[in-house]
Amino acid sequence: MSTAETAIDALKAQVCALHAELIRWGLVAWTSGNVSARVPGRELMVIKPSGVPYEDLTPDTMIVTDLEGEVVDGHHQPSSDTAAHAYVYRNMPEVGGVVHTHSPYATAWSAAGEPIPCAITAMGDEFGDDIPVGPFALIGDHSIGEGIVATLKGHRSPAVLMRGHGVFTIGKDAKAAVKAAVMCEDVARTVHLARQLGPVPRLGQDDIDKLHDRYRNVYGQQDTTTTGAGA
Ligand SMILES: O=C(CO)[C@@H](O)[C@@H](O)COP(=O)(O)O
Repeated sequence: MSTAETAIDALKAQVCALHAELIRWGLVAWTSGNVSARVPGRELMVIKPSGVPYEDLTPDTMIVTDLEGEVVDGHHQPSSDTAAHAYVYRNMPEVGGVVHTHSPYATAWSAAGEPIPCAITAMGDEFGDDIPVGPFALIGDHSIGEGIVATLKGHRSPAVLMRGHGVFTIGKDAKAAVKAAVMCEDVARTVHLARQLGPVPRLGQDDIDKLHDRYRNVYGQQDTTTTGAGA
């Protein structure tokens, strides 16, 4: 087996395993979420098959596509969001992983079409800003990807609430994108609960900037293989 094939096999195993994290953190119902990873140095990505129950996913069921979303290797139909993920990889070269969920609290904010205000330190840390709302787009082609890129390019947040749909997150790799999806749901829930108690003020911009900088540059072990920091 070539080095490139070995690398793709490792990514298939990782992307497959990360779907279990979506279940573990309560981010998905039935088959309603997907994870992908860019194949470093290649115009390829690995993504899950469409509509296959998570318990039936194995590394061998993962699909390899090019960055136009055309299948290169795999025996199943790729995820319905393949074109959206591919669009993100084409237009955001720094992104190595993309995740989509319908996690309930964050999706409720997306249905309301309201950004989640940066009201708690955990949001300053991970998102460095409000979590923005992206445009409504139908599922199936690259339209969702266009909305993700238009909203997140130049934004600190690795998460976007696609209006009337759900959450898309990006990261330097697939694990970082899953982490952003976990944190997005956590803060969506907390800020929602806070709103039941009354108005929720946004943190001051200067404090948000300091929190975000500390989280990226000081927090944890500063070894991104072991720390949770960094997108
Ligand atoms: O958002 C949707 C449907 O609303 C899809 O992304 C979701 O059901 C997952 O679809 P796939 O199983 O990845 O094709």
